Amino acid sequence: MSLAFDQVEYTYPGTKNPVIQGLTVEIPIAKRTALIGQNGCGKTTLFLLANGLYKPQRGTIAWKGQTLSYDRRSLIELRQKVGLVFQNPEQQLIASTVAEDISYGLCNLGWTESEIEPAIAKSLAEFGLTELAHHPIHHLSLGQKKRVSLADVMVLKPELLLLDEPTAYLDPLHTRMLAQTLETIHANGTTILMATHDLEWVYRWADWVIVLDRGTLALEGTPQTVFAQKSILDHLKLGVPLTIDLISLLNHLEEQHGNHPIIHQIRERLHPNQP
Ligand SMILES: Nc1ncnc2c1ncn2[C@@H]1O[C@H](COP(=O)(O)OP(=O)(O)OP(=O)(O)O)[C@@H](O)[C@H]1O
Repeated sequence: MSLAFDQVEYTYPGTKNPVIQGLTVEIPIAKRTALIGQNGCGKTTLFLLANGLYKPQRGTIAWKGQTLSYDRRSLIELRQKVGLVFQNPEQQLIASTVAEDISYGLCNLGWTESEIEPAIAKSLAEFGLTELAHHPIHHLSLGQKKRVSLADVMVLKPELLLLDEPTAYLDPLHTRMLAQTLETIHANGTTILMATHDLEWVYRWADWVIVLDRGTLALEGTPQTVFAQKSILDHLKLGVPLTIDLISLLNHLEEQHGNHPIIHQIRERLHPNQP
């Protein structure tokens, strides 16, 4: 296991009710895990707990079996291993140019300039940002800012990447580009946990799904097993991906009319794991 929450409770200061309530869940190592749940169920809060920005009032969070410590040094180490990409890049980007922003985390880790420079050049190339290296951050499009946010985190080579709704506001082309980038990141050995409302993406991309409901674990499992729980997901007002409904319709058609070539063609288009 990479990260494990054990009976975690978190209440925002000045509020009465916990938004994370007795949450016990583990993020499986080396998988692509999707975190889903209604608006306000606690996904972002879970991420902020996961990389130590918030500290639970009850319960424990452990990274590779070791309970988190909240002193400055431990947090810097944790945030190198557990990288968080915020939903809104404005919360992430702090420097004035792209290259400076990517260098920020490495400076914090105490890298020297001669170590930082090649790492930045590599990162700029990997994320298609070389031409934008010296551009002011505030001139970038949202899609470009999201790419810089991801580069900021990936330059630290985290073992676990937390992505908070990374496809929000991306057009189809940039969503596909993100999917390819994430494939490379995952293939290079990084565990990914992504919060998203896009159930089609979850069905095609994830190999593990965690469903949160009002700060507690409602369901977890492979996309196939989780999305088979249609009545629970309907009750949680999440529903299931359209693809699942279409597949059951195709199964029904096949039973009645045999394996027609068009059914075969539609099945190919619906094939999972290819966002
Ligand atoms: N700083 C804060 N102070 C008080 N309450 C907060 C704060 N931030 C979030 N909350 C509340 O905590 C709950 C969980 O919010 P959170 O942002 O974690 O949910 P989420 O699942 O990420 O939502 P979404 O899908 O809309 O992004 C919500 O009820 C929210 O209003």
